[in-house]
Amino acid sequence: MAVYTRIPGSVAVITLTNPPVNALSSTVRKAISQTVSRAGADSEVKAVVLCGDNRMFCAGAGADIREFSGTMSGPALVPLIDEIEGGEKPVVAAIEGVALGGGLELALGCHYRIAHSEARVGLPEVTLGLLPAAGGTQRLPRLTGIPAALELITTGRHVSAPEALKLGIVDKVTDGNVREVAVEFARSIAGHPLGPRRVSSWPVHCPPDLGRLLEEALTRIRQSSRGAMAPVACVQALRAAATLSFTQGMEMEKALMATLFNSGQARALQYLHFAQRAVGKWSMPSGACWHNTKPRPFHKAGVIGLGTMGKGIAVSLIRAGISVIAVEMGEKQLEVGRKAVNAMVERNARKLGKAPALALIDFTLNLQDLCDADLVIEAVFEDMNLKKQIFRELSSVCRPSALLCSNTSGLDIDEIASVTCRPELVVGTHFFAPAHVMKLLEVVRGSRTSPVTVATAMQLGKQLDKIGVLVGNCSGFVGNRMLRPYTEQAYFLLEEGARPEQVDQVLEEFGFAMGIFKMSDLSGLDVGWRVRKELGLTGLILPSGAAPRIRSGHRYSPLPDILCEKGRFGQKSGWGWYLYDKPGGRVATPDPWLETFLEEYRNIHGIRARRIDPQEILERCLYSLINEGFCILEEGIAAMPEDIDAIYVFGYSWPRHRGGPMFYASMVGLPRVLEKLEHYHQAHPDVPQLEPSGLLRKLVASGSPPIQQWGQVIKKHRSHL
Ligand SMILES: CCCCCCC[C@H](O)CC(=O)SCCNC(=O)CCNC(=O)[C@H](O)C(C)(C)COP(=O)([O-])OP(=O)([O-])OC[C@H]1O[C@@H](n2cnc3c(N)ncnc32)[C@H](O)[C@@H]1OP(=O)([O-])[O-]
Repeated sequence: MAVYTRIPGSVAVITLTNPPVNALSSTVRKAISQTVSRAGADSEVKAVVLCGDNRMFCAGAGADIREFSGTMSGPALVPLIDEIEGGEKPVVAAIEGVALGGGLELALGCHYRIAHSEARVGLPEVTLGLLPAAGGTQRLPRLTGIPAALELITTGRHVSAPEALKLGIVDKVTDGNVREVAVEFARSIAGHPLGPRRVSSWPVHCPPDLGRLLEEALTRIRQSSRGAMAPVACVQALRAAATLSFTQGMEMEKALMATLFNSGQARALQYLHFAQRAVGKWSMPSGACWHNTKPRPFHKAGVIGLGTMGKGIAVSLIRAGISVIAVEMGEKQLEVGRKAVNAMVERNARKLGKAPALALIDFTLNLQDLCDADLVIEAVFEDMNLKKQIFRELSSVCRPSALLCSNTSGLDIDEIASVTCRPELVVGTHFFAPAHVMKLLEVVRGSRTSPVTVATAMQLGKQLDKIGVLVGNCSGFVGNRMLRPYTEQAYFLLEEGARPEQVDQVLEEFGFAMGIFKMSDLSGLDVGWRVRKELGLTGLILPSGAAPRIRSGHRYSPLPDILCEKGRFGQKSGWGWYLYDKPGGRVATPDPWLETFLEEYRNIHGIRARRIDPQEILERCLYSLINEGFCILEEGIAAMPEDIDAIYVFGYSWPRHRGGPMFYASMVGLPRVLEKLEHYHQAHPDVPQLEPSGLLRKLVASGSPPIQQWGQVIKKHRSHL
């Protein structure tokens, strides 16, 4: 609702009251409309202040975001804002906390905007698959000019109050009580002519190279968010602002919104918005969960190993103000690591305009120096024996309360914990490369990990500004376990006649920034090779005479192993699935050698190459990954589909506008996914990952409920297992 108060001496204050973020629900819109009319009708009132309760102006939405999925009711936001702007009495927006989306659009319809210095404003609709459709795309460029509006609306970036002042979005910034400052200001401008204060009547200042600017924006968008509709629509709306009248621009804004509103992309991005919040509300099978378990405080962390992962982890910790002691095994590695970490910290500080926090990090060769750390993150090679040796030592070196975390990407946490005297304090913290950039942290609980340990690891993620997702312990955990059938399908497709660039093209058209083969070249083919050797799938462990394309009775492709045996490790060696101009080169070109090699390989193994259409490539790669996701839900390794989707979007660059693999499956339709898996499994009975999971069958048998209701079916299904 909105509360109406008369301040002695001619000012009315309208306070939006809808906790937690004063979203513009239908009730709130109705109350604004009524209170604005009341102020208009009251002859004593000469000016109005619009503010939000609880130090928060308004986080937006013509309806709140949740209302978007239902039918909208109550007064529409656009005429309401027009009414405020067109009114005869000045309205001053007093902005505290945030003014986002519809909240900022409401403020843009006011005649003046005063913000607290710590407030933030922005039009983040694009991140929800929408555009600011209550006049945001037409009023903002009239205040800031096209280039700034283009950047803000297509990225959804939040802007601090001081920056908003520079850009012309707000008129005044104060450190004082915004409401009081706004009331005082409102008194002072009562009676001033309002014509010049109506932003809709302002001209849009266009740069002379408008066409080029918009084209460049579209190119950037196509590169960074391949296939996403909302940012493209934002550019179109801004083109309309620059070239049409305000009224025509508003019509264009409305038409574009209608297209986005009904798209699956908006649904996917809104689902993701809530999924991202839901994963923080973790729970364990024991009943322990985020609101009944307190994390332990931590101030000092150890990082073991300064390879790619260790360096990124150390930088993340320092950035969060946690002091770090970094350990390497040899003088040379320590020196190289020290230089690299210091340079990264300095670069990062320069970007933020802060002093580098180099005093927060110490480097040592001695594990004993970790004796007073509150937690230690081991980030050495994926070698179980090495990890066990380190954890054994940590167990005696570290203080009894210290958390021992392993940055393993898939090794058994219970086996690592078994060599320590404190398995309840051992937890997996799986970071993603580069660890100071990627948002995801998979927190892996072993069978003996205590709730407090989980709570502390999840809190660590929060403090590092990551999205922590709690998962169970199994080979590859959630992310890498699901990746295995996906990459295997890609290799099988090559065996059957596809080329790497063909598979990559299909995946890139789906929305991935990089196809699986380009991605493997970037991360290094040797990483997976080492894991497969450790699993006994390739290398010397294999008995001589073993069938090259079968492991444990199932189909196996030795293609990536053969490439590694030939020294083709990807970008770092200058060749892998593609050819690069030099070792470390970035531009991938198809390699004629590989084409010949694949032909010979097929001849040796008696495989007749066939033409494989893009739909089969997409379905086999994605549905096998999704099927594994269902198995993971069935086993309770992930608690809910939102966990899997957050992992894939924030750790594996799954296109955001597709919502994540499980959401995508729900959009395709579970019966179709099931039917296709059955079809491909029939064609490839030696690939067990194509056999539809029991949970998928159950969901289809239960009428394929919407993803938000899978939880009930999952619970029942698990209790029957
Ligand atoms: C033709 C049709 C015309 C249509 C007109 C279109 C109008 C407009 O252009 C569309 C919009 O405004 S689109 C909207 C554009 N606006 C945005 O995209 C803003 C998105 N929100 C944010 O960026 C962050 O939530 C804040 C920065 C507001 C707070 O961050 P923080 O301090 O880290 O806290 P937190 O944990 O994140 O949230 C706390 C609680 O608030 C909840 N909630 C949040 N926003 C909500 C909303 N708008 N609504 C409802 N609820 C919202 C959130 O779920 C959570 O609830 P829970 O029950 O406790 O789990």
